[in-house]
Amino acid sequence: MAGVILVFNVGSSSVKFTVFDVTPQNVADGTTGGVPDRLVHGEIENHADGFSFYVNDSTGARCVDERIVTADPHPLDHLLNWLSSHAQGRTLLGVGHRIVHGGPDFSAPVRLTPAVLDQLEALTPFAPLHQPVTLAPARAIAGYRPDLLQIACFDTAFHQTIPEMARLLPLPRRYAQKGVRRYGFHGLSYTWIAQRLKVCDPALYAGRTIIAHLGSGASLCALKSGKSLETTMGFTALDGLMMSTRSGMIDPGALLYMIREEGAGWSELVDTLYRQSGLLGVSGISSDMRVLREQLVDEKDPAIVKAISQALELFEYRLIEEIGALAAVMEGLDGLVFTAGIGERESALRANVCAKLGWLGVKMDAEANARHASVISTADSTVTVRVEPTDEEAVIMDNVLSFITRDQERVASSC
Ligand SMILES: Nc1ncnc2c1ncn2[C@@H]1O[C@H](COP(=O)(O)OP(=O)(O)O)[C@@H](O)[C@H]1O
Ligand SMILES: CC(=O)OP(=O)(O)O
Ligand SMILES: [Mg+2]
Repeated sequence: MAGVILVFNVGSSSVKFTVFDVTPQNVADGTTGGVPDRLVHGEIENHADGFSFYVNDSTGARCVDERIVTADPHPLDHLLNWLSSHAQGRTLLGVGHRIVHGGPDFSAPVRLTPAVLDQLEALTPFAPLHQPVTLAPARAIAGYRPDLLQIACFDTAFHQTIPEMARLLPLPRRYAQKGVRRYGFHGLSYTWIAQRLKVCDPALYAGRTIIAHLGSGASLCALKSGKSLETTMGFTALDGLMMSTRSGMIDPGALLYMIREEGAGWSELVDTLYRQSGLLGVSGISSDMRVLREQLVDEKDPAIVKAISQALELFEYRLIEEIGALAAVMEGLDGLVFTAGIGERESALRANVCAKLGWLGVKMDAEANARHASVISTADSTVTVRVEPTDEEAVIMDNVLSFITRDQERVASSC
């Protein structure tokens, strides 16, 4: 059996996709062992006036770079058309999807049947920004290839091991019965990092390690003995750290103020908390840390300099606070791993955060940090600090491959 597996990693502001080349060897292994070759990897980024569409080929070279300005964007149709016109006769074996919320019922990857799609759509109130967009590619593909194997992999699933007590929100019990409790997110990224640690740093895998997933959405996971013990996101992906456009944890009294004093309704609150807050809200300039740092270099207006500086400092301050909290939950800290867009590339942020964690035993190697080395702590640091690229797509691909292998075994045993 040979063909391709298509993986969607849809986030709040981007659609990433990868086409993996599956060879008979991969399938015979049952798992990837390594990761199969990526034939193409691409991304759609949404903008206020349209979207951009990039594709890189198997060598990593950019082969498509389009900026589409439109008042009526259909980026998913654009992507699906592009994929079908570039299939080059290859067999599509299955499609894997990152689905943000599995709710109380889905704790492992599942085949996306029409009934499962409906069940997952019903979880939209738990993840209003993410659930519809992460389900959209699966719905579209099911529409024209209902027979095709489609697998949902959940961001919430990795956090099943968080103790029941810590999953409760201190609200009246009836809310927990309705599913209003803490779930945690970014689980596919944490799965990848945990798998990597098991191989490249088994002591951190088995010990007490905080993984900092810092992308557009950002969260921390307290990994103890290889399992999630706690995480900073909770009921929704709005909780915890300050993010690019999301507030993270705030005093709920601020919401009461917005409702009572400004007459804010549901959509206004969603817009404020998910899209207008975080780095964007505090700086008033941009949600992108690269843009903020660049502007700070040349900016002459003291008010803008102050707003940008405070946005960057508050982002770091919230991280330092939450790292302290998770270290307390684990009763100590052996490792700290930075990952995702900001975590992998922002050496200044890593340096500033680590400088405040000396009391936990963190000592940073400035030179290793500047070149984004795998280990960025000194040899005498009691906490090992690492930079590890995440790969949610590989985790999803592996799960699809397992379903394909199981289906093949079932067919073989029934012959
Ligand atoms: N070189 C860089 N320096 C700082 N931040 C970066 C850099 N490259 C990307 N980012 C940030 O990473 C974020 C995107 O990270 P990513 O993990 O791709 O997030 P998501 O999957 O949520 O879209 C953006 O907010 C962007 O500002
Ligand atoms: C769960 C979440 O915040 O996802 P993303 O970082 O892709 O927005
Ligand atoms: Mg992401």
